[in-house]
Amino acid sequence: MSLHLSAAPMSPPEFIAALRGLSHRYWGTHPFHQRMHGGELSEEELKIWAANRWYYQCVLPQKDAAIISNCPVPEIRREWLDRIVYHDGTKAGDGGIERWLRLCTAVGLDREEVLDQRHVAPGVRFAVDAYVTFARTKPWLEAVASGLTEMFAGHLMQRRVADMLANYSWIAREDLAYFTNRIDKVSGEGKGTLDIVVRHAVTREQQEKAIAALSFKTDVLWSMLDAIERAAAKE
Ligand SMILES: O=C(O)c1cc(C(=O)O)c2c(n1)C(=O)C(=O)c1cc(C(=O)O)[nH]c1-2
Repeated sequence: MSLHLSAAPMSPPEFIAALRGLSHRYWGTHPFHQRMHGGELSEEELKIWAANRWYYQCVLPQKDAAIISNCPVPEIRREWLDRIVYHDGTKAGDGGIERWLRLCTAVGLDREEVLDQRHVAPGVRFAVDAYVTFARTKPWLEAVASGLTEMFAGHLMQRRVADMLANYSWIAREDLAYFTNRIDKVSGEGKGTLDIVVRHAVTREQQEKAIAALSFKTDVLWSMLDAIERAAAKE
């Protein structure tokens, strides 16, 4: 992407439109997700998906901790801390990570084979690790902007809950607590995160870098599903 470093900053509506304009790169349209939503995945393919996405769920708190460790702004750190608690919970057996494990067992995986990551495909590990490295090495604002896929996630997760209940008879609504809970959390289409990015990306360069960060993140997610699709095809 070319950076217009000396150009005037975009107005907030223009900047937001440029960020939203990346929606076509979001993993909602990936062929694997389309097959999942269409009820075309076998039991085995769903297992591969859940066990691989586990790796993403596992590292999210480390990614968020990296953002906090790079951020000198107390109110951002305070707000961001909530994400770590959301995934890790306040005690063992609590939190988003545990809700993902519940989904894993609902699709027929043993906890042990999820926890020991035996099913995690190399491409998934590379993509997810790249996301964490991005958060560790880039300025905090770019790392926050990379999380703006949240703008697109709420709608997709709502469809996912409906489509999974309709198409996979062995999955019950309670098994999808991970998603129903997360939908509430990102309601407002990531407005909190978008507000931070719009408020703090004030130069054209910062805005361009935020857009590039979101683009990078759509590539991370897309690559994860490419690797999952390939791993599932071998089953
Ligand atoms: O199910 C989905 O499609 C989906 C997508 C994304 C996303 O767009 O990154 C996240 C989630 N779920 C999610 O549950 C979640 O906790 C989450 C955290 C983040 C992030 O980048 O910090 N993305 C996502």
